Amino acid sequence: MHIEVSAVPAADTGAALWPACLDVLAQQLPQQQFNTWIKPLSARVAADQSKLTLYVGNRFKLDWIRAQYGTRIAAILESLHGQPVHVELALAPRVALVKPTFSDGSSVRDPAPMAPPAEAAAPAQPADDDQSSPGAFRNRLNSALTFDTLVEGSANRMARAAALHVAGAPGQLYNPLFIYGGVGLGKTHLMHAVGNKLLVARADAKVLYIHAEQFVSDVVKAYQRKTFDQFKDRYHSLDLLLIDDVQFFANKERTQEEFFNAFEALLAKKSHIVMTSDTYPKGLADIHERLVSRFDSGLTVALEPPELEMRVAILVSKAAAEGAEMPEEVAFFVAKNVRSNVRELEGALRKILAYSRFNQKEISIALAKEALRDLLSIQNRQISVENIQKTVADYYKIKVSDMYSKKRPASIARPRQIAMYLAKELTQKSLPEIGELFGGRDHTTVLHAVRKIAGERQQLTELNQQLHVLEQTLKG
Ligand SMILES: Nc1ncnc2c1ncn2[C@@H]1O[C@H](COP(=O)(O)OP(=O)(O)OP(=O)(O)O)[C@@H](O)[C@H]1O
Repeated sequence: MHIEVSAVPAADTGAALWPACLDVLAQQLPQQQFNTWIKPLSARVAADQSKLTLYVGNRFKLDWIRAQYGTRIAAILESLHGQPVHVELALAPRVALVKPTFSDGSSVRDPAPMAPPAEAAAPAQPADDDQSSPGAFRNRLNSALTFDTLVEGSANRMARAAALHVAGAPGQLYNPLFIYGGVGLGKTHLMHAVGNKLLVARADAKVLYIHAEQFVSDVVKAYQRKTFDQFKDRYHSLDLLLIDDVQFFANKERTQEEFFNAFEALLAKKSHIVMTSDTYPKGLADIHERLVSRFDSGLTVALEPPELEMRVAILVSKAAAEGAEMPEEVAFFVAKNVRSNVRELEGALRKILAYSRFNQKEISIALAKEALRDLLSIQNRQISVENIQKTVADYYKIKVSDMYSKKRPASIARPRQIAMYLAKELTQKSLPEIGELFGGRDHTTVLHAVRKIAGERQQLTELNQQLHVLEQTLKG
């Protein structure tokens, strides 16, 4: 794994190691993943700095973090510290005293419900007691995400115009507003901008921003605590509901039912609903048709990856917001090299600004090249099939040799199929070439694996997330 960091000086490693690791993780992971799983962790570094213990709220989260992020965290720490750091995960003492039953970390004192919703086993966001205290109402808006700080371009023009309209006249046109697009393109930003703008005009408006995973978690809690009345009071009374990443509702039957009820109640009283997703409504897998057709019944708009000029404008405006001036030629250089999404642009900018401040040098193309050298070299680096095999084997804790072996148990065959899929996705190799590198397998075997994993990826959120982590790891 290649990590874009420079070593933390040994003298301050102890105190700085985890914050430095957090910085790298914040750059590498989608914001939602980072905020949900990584940010809440607290860490203790051993006196000789050979071990770092991470404290986690409950057993479920502990297993999840170990499986999803353990290897990555260890690799980052090693690269920061210059030598291996043993990573240990432990239950935070406070929570270790109770026995968590549900994934949101809450414990159950009543006898367990007869048939908990399947959602109870799903990874949900950390517990939050908002709904058990109806008096307190947090809208969860980030006041920094406004229309003023959102750069306009052809990639977001239509979505921005629709969002502005909704913020100015909620409950009228474009209800629901469904915004979709790839990672880091500004979906969440746009949603917050709608909420913030409405609150400027109507300070008493009941606005709630919520990630779909948190909604799932709230449904589980309401079920568990038998507080559906409170749940309904809370959701059905809103003027504006902003709900992020609704693809997370896939296969969550009870959540879909409750969301359907909330949806109907809100539309009936002319409250507005804004939703985001990584795909358009009909592309959503495992969500009931009646819900999908409602998602599509207002206005559906896409956010596209920003074009070159927009990327330049974003860099210049974000640098200015940080009190720095980025010459246009430098912005062009960066924008030409960082193309995928705005979050990556922000990461590149952060590195350049830090490099410039640290070395007390003006921002120039030479400085940008220096600050981004890892990133630029990664782009030129070819991902090899061998690297994919090693990374996937590490991730699923099997031997690299199992990638070429004839063994067939599912615990080996599946990672092997995943590695074949990634080899097809991320390299230029043909199916027969890939088959050859996987122990001389026939190209039809590779084709079968590629199709199977591609199909399942659409259906299974967990697999999709694992593939996402593997892709990010391989791309650096
Ligand atoms: N047009 C834009 N102008 C300024 N900043 C932007 C723009 N688009 C996105 N950003 C910034 O890029 C970052 C990523 O955006 P955001 O979190 O909204 O993406 P997203 O589409 O919700 O991605 P994900 O699905 O991964 O959560 C944020 O810091 C956001 O403020």
